[in-house]
Amino acid sequence: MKIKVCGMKMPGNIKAIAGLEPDYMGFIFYGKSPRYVGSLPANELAALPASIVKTGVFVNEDLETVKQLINQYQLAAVQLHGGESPEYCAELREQVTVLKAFGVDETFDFEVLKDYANSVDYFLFDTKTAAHGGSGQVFDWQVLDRYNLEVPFFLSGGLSAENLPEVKQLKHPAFYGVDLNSRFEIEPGLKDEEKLRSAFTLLRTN
Ligand SMILES: O=C(O)c1ccccc1N[C@@H]1O[C@H](COP(=O)(O)O)[C@@H](O)[C@H]1O
Repeated sequence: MKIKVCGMKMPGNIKAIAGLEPDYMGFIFYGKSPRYVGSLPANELAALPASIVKTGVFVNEDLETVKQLINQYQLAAVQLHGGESPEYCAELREQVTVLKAFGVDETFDFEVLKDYANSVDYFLFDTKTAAHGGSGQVFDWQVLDRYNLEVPFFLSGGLSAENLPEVKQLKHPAFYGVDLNSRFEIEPGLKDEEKLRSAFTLLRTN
């Protein structure tokens, strides 16, 4: 199972968490988030091992701004948490890996994903809330039984040390990875290295 750690913004913490060898690391370029990268120097990302997929998280951002930030921070992937269209995703996919996030609740219509199937690399299923992400809230994972496309997905939304053992038991042919965020923090944007180390051990042990 792939592991993504999201919402990194502090140089020393970025280096420490990179030492755990996550598969993906997320940086939030959404000004309203408490995890917004702000003026993080691009060389902090350049110093990361090539094995870590540097992922920019955006919410309804202007396409040209996203492209400029991809170049500035040498991002290898984008994670889109707004109402971005399939065409918008397809255009970015010419340049980087695309994760399209959807807020899910028990009424979520998985049919809407069909229009995106050829325009994204991964879906990311987060909990539907009034905000765009980072809520720390879990949705009922049973609804994933209704997902039957082949596009692999990340699970996110309130994943924590407490519920990861249950996550590990989830069986779905398209389940690709987990996204660990607010439930592994000391404060917004500062990840708890020891908590994450334990989570990595749990997820990477058969
Ligand atoms: O973390 C944020 O502040 C954030 C803001 C805007 C869009 C996405 C954001 N983070 C993503 O939200 C999900 C769920 O996070 P959590 O585990 O519930 O805290 C996750 O995919 C983050 O990458």
